[in-house]
Amino acid sequence: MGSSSLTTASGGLDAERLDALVDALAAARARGEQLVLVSSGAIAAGLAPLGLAARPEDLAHQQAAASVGQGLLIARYTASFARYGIRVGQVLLTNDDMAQDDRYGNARRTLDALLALGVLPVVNENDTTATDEIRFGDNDRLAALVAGLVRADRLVLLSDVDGVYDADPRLPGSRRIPEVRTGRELDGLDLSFPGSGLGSGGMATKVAAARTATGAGITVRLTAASRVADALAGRPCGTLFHAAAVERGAGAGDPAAGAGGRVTGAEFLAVVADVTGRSGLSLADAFHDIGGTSLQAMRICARLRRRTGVPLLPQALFESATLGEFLGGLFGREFGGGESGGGVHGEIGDEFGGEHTAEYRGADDGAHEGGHDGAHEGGHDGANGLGRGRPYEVLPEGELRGRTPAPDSTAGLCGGVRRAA
Ligand SMILES: Nc1ncnc2c1ncn2[C@@H]1O[C@H](COP(=O)(O)OP(=O)(O)O)[C@@H](O)[C@H]1O
Ligand SMILES: N[C@@H](CCC(=O)OP(=O)(O)O)C(=O)O
Repeated sequence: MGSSSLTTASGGLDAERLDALVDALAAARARGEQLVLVSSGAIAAGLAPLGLAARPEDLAHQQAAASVGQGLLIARYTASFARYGIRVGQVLLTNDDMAQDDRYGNARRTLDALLALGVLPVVNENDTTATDEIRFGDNDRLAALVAGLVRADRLVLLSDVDGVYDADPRLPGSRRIPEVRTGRELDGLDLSFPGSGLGSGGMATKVAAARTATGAGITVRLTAASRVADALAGRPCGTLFHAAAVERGAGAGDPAAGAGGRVTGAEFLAVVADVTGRSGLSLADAFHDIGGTSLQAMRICARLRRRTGVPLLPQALFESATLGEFLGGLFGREFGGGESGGGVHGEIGDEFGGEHTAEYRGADDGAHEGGHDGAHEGGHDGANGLGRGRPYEVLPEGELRGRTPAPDSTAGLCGGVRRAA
């Protein structure tokens, strides 16, 4: 939820609009959805109480405003959700929480625990301590990363405009783009028209966030805050960004992919060796034990995705007991054993438009390699089964053989519960 949709024109929280958002979220909860709300508004909410006429330019005053405003924001959400008997929990994150593995795992466990307890987490950036260098800045990116963190089925981005437009949305004749299937569809589009001035990101950051999330297999609906009920109910509105398609076997992969979009165990090990600088690796090694970092995990996944077309979760490298187990997850149940592997098969569907064969993976392939965004962008292990390494036995000769998952091996997967961020 963007700042522009939560505040009045003169600054200060718009209680009516906040209540309307809460009404829609409560209705979705009543339908059985698990929800995480990522909400901006701390700085905007702090302006009026501090007598500031506009969003301050300098960081210190933004932080001061956020310090005052975040308390007001969470108090307002707490009161509003209490109308439905829903308890909220405040979660303030920094970039480091997303970039460092131990902190990432910690944040995930906290959110999982809150959800398991029936609490609705309300997430924002920890604005008062984040510096310019490490800030998420806009909450669209934070929302995409949180969607990956909680392994959401879908992400709804809310703003003051009903989707991406082909021209300045304030001008008559500009048209909403209802659906985006590939990143290329938005090439050349102007996303820089001025917004409300209350938010920080504008449309460009929302589209970037949509790319991050769809690259991780999460469907994104970008719409106006006033359409939140429609968006959560799966009714057409705004702009729908289809989740990245999963590779459908040889020939359907990235045109630039080698070996028909497949990767063998040896090739996979070569990528890991190249990225980590470690030699003599085997599929029985654990990524964590060889000293792998989240940045390296991100690079490995970006390379594998370019080759196979499969969006992968960097954290799955850490969560898999061995590199072989990770590779087994990559190839899913089609992995036939042996290092040459089989094709990657799978389908991603979503409740908005059924199943899709669209490819969106080109959107940010490689774009984030070496940057932060890709590090933890993944997070959809429920629908496509690719998020975590599936349990596979590693035979002495380095072959993989599938085995029946232990009863608890799906713990933490989304299962039948839908999650939206
Ligand atoms: N191509 C575009 N399509 C739709 N909106 C656009 C486009 N380019 C720029 N915008 C602007 O982006 C604004 C939304 O971003 P922002 O003001 O940061 O809001 P929020 O607080 O919701 O993040 C809209 O008000 C709109 O004017
Ligand atoms: N985290 C801060 C700033 C985030 C922000 O403005 O984001 P957005 O409204 O998405 O452009 C806040 O709550 O005010």
